[in-house]
Amino acid sequence: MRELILYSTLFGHNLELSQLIAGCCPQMTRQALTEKSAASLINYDRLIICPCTYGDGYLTPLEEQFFHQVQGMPLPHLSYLVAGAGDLDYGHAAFARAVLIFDRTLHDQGARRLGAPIRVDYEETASGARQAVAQLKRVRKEPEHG
Ligand SMILES: Cc1cc2nc3c(=O)[nH]c(=O)nc-3n(C[C@H](O)[C@H](O)[C@H](O)COP(=O)(O)O)c2cc1C
Repeated sequence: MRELILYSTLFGHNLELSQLIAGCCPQMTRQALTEKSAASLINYDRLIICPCTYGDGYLTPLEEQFFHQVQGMPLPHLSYLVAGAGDLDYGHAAFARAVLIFDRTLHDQGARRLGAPIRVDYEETASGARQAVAQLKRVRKEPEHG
């Protein structure tokens, strides 16, 4: 199983979130989203993505680039979980919305959700990592099916 954690960050909270998850999942490769083209997702079976949200519920320009690449790719071989830190002060609709955007897009491309998208406040990255790791542990215990 080839497993990848991608993060996108300006202030470091989603970097931290990805590090905390990777700390519990040493078999996973961790990289910045900016270092990867979406085309490389073909080489992985499992993806954890930690995106950041800016500009009132939108993606950063680099996230947008990646997002548009993903939109053109069928990903039926991939399972995924999206977990990201935002800021609750931006209100319910905009809060960590990048998480929902990536979750929906990966699902629309045929990828398999490993769990509900995880959105946490930037002060709660440890809680987000715990939730993500618990979800990964749950799916690892499930029997493989086609
Ligand atoms: C200009 C600007 C716009 C932002 N817009 C949102 C937003 O719409 N929703 C949200 O949840 N957080 C928003 N944030 C907060 C960031 O998502 C939050 O600081 C998060 O920790 C950023 O991730 P990072 O630390 O990995 O860069 C915004 C921050 C800035 C500076």
